[in-house]
Amino acid sequence: MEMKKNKHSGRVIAGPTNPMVTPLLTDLYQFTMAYAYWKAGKHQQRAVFDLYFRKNPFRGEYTIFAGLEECVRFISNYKLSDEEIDFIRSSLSISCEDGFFDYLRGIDCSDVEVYAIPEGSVVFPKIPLMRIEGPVAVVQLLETPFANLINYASLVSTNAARHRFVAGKSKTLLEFGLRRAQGPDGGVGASKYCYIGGFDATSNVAAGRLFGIPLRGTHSHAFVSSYMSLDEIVDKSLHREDGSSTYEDFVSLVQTWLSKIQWSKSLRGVFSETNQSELAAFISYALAFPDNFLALVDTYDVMRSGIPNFCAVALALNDLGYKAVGIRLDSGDLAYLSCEIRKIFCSIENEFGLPGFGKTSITASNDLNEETLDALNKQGHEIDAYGIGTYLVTCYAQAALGVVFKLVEIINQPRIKLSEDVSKEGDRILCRHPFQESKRAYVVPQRVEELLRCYCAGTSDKKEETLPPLRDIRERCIKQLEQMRPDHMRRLNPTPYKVSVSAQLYDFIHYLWLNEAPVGELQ
Ligand SMILES: Nc1ncnc2c1ncn2[C@@H]1O[C@H](COP(=O)(O)OP(=O)(O)OP(=O)(O)O)[C@@H](O)[C@H]1O
Ligand SMILES: O=P(O)(O)OC[C@H]1O[C@H](OP(=O)(O)OP(=O)(O)O)[C@H](O)[C@@H]1O
Ligand SMILES: O=C(O)c1cccnc1
Ligand SMILES: [Mg+2]
Repeated sequence: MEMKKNKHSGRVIAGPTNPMVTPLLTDLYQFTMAYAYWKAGKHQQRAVFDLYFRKNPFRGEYTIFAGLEECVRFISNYKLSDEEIDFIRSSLSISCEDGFFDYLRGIDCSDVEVYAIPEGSVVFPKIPLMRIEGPVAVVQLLETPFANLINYASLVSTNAARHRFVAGKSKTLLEFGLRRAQGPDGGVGASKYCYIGGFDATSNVAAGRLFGIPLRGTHSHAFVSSYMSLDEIVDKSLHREDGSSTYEDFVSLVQTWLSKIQWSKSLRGVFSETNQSELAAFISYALAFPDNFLALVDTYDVMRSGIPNFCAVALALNDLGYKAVGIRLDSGDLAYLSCEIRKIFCSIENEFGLPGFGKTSITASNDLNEETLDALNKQGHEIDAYGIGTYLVTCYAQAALGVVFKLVEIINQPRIKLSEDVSKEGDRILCRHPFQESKRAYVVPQRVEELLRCYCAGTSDKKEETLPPLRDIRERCIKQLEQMRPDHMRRLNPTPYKVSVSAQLYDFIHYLWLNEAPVGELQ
């Protein structure tokens, strides 16, 4: 990965995760405007752009801000290669002068300042998430890549946070979306940003490698259906967990347990004969991963086959000192089945004296989304973990967050500087609705926090924030969500979250507004 040392701060920042993120990952009109600025001698004018969105996604009242690190990595390593410049030349008008391409060659964003709200923060519409200052032609080139890097990242983090809110704090959330994601970047991005939004782990191995996200997984129906009989298991031996000896015929041990539970109080009458190919698959998996045995139980019949087969293998593993992890359900009525399964696990705990067996983990998957999680909660269920793919990573409920990047100032005019509204804890300030004159209230702030922090100092002498590790970003997101009032978080008709402006800012916005709005003439 390419890395460049920042001229001013001396920081070394890696390039973007996705090598497709280059200066060409922008819209053509950014280059045509850059040329026009250059031709007019205006390209070096200092400009300020704000990046924000207009409306919370998913009919919600909050959004998680994500994607900042990738923006910083992008501009810290910004450099157009000769080949890229040749391509731009061939894409613009033949009349474009050579001097412009020399100018492009020199652009490295070292004179661009980036101020942003920390990644993983809870944010709201119309507030600047990022403020980018620099030569107008350069910052203009950053509009499309920045919007692109923030849009999906924030959308999918928010989606993950919403799934977490419905599932509840105590549940394990696994992101299983890679196969359904919008291409490789969608898949890797989803894993990273769902982790920020509060998921616990991903099945995506590349994301585990790139970002250190915990990897988790079970096995598929294909693994179960690939087995045809117990005869396929050749090496039946399994060493005891404590390493003391090897048990020679684990298959017979499982079969003995299967007949015991067939006549047990817990399972009597539930099944007569289980599917033997499924049993072979479970045994085989247990022999491969005796200390991490988790079985997918719905390939044939959950209650008549999958569960008794799982219990027999788990009891046999227990004899050798291992603790089975649990089961996964991938079809049927997940609420009902999970409750029936829990009852069986609890009866086996009591009947066979296996402390803790009643708590064996139940994972559910199959087209889950916020609504189904909510329905499961309402019905009552015994699920400990959810594996969620399609609806989560494709952001099925809303395709995009309308991130925009707008010029707010050029050569110091006009200037909207939220961060200069300094106030102190305990100072009484007048808060106003940004547009409705009559809506206002006095507030005594309990905590004052500068929202926009400096991530790239450009040529200024500001101190740059360090880029926090992914775990810290996730932690920030979880903490901030915990501070939200539950009525702002609920799925149906959440209470609007009010963002007010100070009295000074209110006056300033309205002054600017009146200055720009043309005065009509009555005929
Ligand atoms: N108790 C429940 N309440 C509400 N929705 C549920 C409940 N249990 C499962 N679901 C959801 O209902 C849908 C069931 O879909 P579908 O009928 O396609 O699955 P299935 O027939 O059980 O399994 P398969 O994937 O094998 O077809 C899934 O989206 C699942 O998440
Ligand atoms: O349902 P999702 O939220 O997308 O979660 C991922 C799904 O992917 C796997 O099966 P896949 O859908 O590939 O096959 P299946 O539906 O036939 O089990 C897995 O068993 C889940 O059901
Ligand atoms: O590990 C799993 O169970 C898994 C992974 C991806 C998709 N579906 C399931
Ligand atoms: Mg499916």
